[in-house]
Amino acid sequence: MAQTTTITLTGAGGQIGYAALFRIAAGDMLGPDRLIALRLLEIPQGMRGAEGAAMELLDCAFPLLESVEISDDPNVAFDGANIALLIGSRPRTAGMERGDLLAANGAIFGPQGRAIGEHAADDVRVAVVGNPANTNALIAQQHAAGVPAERFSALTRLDHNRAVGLLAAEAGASVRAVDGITIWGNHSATQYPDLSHATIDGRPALETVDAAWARGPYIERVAKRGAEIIEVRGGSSVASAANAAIEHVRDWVLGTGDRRTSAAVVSRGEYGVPEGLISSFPVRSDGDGWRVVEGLGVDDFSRQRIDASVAELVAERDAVRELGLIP
Ligand SMILES: NC(=O)C1=CN([C@@H]2O[C@H](COP(=O)(O)OP(=O)(O)OC[C@H]3O[C@@H](n4cnc5c(N)ncnc54)[C@H](O)[C@@H]3O)[C@@H](O)[C@H]2O)C=CC1
Ligand SMILES: O=C([O-])CC(=O)C(=O)O
Repeated sequence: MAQTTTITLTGAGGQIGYAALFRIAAGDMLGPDRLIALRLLEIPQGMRGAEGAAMELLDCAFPLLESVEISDDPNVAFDGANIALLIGSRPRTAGMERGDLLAANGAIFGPQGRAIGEHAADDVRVAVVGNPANTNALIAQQHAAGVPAERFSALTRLDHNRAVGLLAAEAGASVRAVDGITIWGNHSATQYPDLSHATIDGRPALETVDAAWARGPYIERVAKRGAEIIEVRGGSSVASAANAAIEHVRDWVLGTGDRRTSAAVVSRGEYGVPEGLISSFPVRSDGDGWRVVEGLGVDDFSRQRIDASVAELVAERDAVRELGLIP
């Protein structure tokens, strides 16, 4: 009998939730051998959307899907969760100051973190998608008493995938040929997509593409791709974000093999990033957890870019600390 994995997904009535749920239930995230129990968390206004998605999931008759439960209570939704995908968050609206946004999200991710600490399974792993993802993950992690910090991560896989796709397009290469890209820092416009150690078909990427492009327009394009999509589509990235969340969890649970990817994980001081911050690093997973790839050379240019994004994370952490959202 295959084992059942309980997956709690928040924001299930929203766009990314809708794009992710059907692929998760089809086995794209955990493979063809694991049965899935879905727990959908929404706020009261989002319940109808989540109910509709649950009805359509039933209508798909996915063989791997054991059950779907919907709740607006985090204590119920995270009960027994092995994997928690925190997608629902409070988006920034017109006239909202940064402090207002952080406070509104603190009111979501604090209680959710606490509920995870109290009710989730012993092996729970948490991936935060909702923005500002790194700091929301930090808030949740700080409230999840008893859950090891390394079980929390935030998504920079969409940035990573964007960086791979845009490099491959520039080089006229297949995305399969690209390896060794790193996204450093925050999932924001300060992030640093780093090609210093990237390869295309095993050759240094910087021998194929122009170094001035790699350290100028490319960084801007990757870091501002979310805004570019909003401008062109008239709405923020949805399918690519859902895909990235699925790939992030799949690699975390099933392992990356030798390939590297990027994820925001709790720093243990690697590459000079202050301990405890949830910052994006080059990572691999052996299936048990993310491992930061250490020992990569960091030149002056990279150092400055990493430090600038990490400084933004420090400022966000200090702001939520001042608001009393974390100790
Ligand atoms: N990290 C990343 O790479 C990316 C992150 N995002 C972020 O993902 C988040 C979701 O995006 P969309 O699905 O497009 O937004 P959406 O607005 O379509 O859906 C969000 C859903 O979350 C629900 N929600 C709000 N507060 C909640 C709570 N406390 N508990 C449970 N559910 C709650 C809302 O009712 C809504 O149904 C946003 O914060 C967005 O900025 C989007 C793209 C990429
Ligand atoms: O930019 C946004 O609003 C959504 C997002 O996080 C992204 O697309 O990377």
